[in-house]
Amino acid sequence: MLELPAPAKLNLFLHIVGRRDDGYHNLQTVFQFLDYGDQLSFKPRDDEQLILVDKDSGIANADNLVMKAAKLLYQQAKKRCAHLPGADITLTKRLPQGAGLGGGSSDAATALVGLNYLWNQPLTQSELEHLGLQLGADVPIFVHGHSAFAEGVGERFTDITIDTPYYLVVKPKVSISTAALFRHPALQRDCPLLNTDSWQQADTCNVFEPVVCDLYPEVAKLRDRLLQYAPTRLTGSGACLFARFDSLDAAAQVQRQFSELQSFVAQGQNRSPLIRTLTQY
Ligand SMILES: C[C@](O)(CO)[C@H](O)COP(=O)(O)OP(=O)(O)OC[C@H]1O[C@@H](n2ccc(N)nc2=O)[C@H](O)[C@@H]1O
Ligand SMILES: Nc1ncnc2c1ncn2[C@@H]1O[C@H](COP(=O)(O)OP(=O)(O)OP(=O)(O)O)[C@@H](O)[C@H]1O
Repeated sequence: MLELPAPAKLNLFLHIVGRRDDGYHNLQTVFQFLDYGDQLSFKPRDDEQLILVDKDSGIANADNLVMKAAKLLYQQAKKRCAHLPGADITLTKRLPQGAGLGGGSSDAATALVGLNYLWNQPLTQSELEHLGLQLGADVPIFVHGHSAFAEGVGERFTDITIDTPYYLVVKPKVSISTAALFRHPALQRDCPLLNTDSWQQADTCNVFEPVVCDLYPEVAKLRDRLLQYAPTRLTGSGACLFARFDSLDAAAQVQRQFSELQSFVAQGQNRSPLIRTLTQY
């Protein structure tokens, strides 16, 4: 049995620098992983069936990105391998949805990486990243597995090594549609271009934050409360906010002030827990 984490990501900043003809936006963002997330286990089967066991997510199996990823990889791997053993894939869901933490994308990436490993690596890591992009713009970073300055739609990476503070992540009681937010007319789409060396000195932001705070006043209120304790920002297209702390104790202490909301404390990671765990197998 193979057990692999599907960690959350944060966007430490998120700028839009242009729009493509197909409507997708060109971004500049920094991705960092957290040591907190979902879990997938893979138990090989005697036949070629891929079965998803998911008691937590509330998503129909056919719509689950885990199944979409498994089927997509199967089609590609089948071109190179005559026999592919099936698997029972169990998903343990911890990450909230519509949160900006990339939970569904991370599950999809872990399914790609896990099944590719079970099938003796018919695809390279770079091929898996390309395949992941068909499932969602956030999937490639989870396959990639290292914190990165990302460009394009979020699939072109320059690896970086950054501080690994503790984050208190809090989910306001709203769920946000990424597609709807990307269409919002008030979104800033002309951020100045940064490069890998300059972003840490630059005045960065998450362009979704003012739009989300306007649409959902409870997010603005929560941000103001968190800001009393620590620097705070929105991740992805929201709705989660993350506050940055130097110690686990400090983050855990502030977490107690937000007991009415879903929250967790986690440490930033430069190497993804997924890739770290896989190298131990
Ligand atoms: C906001 C982020 O989470 C930041 O990491 C991602 O950009 C979103 O990634 P994701 O949820 O995997 O997004 P996808 O499932 O590929 O796309 C959802 C919708 O968001 C819009 N979209 C997404 C990514 C992007 N660079 N430009 C876009 O305009 C598209 O309209 C798309 O239909
Ligand atoms: N395994 C899964 N886990 C979570 N969502 C899934 C999954 N499979 C399909 N989905 C669908 O994908 C949508 C986006 O999920 P996800 O958790 O990646 O979004 P998110 O937290 O808003 O992250 P981001 O905006 O950063 O991509 C959900 O609304 C859900 O309907």
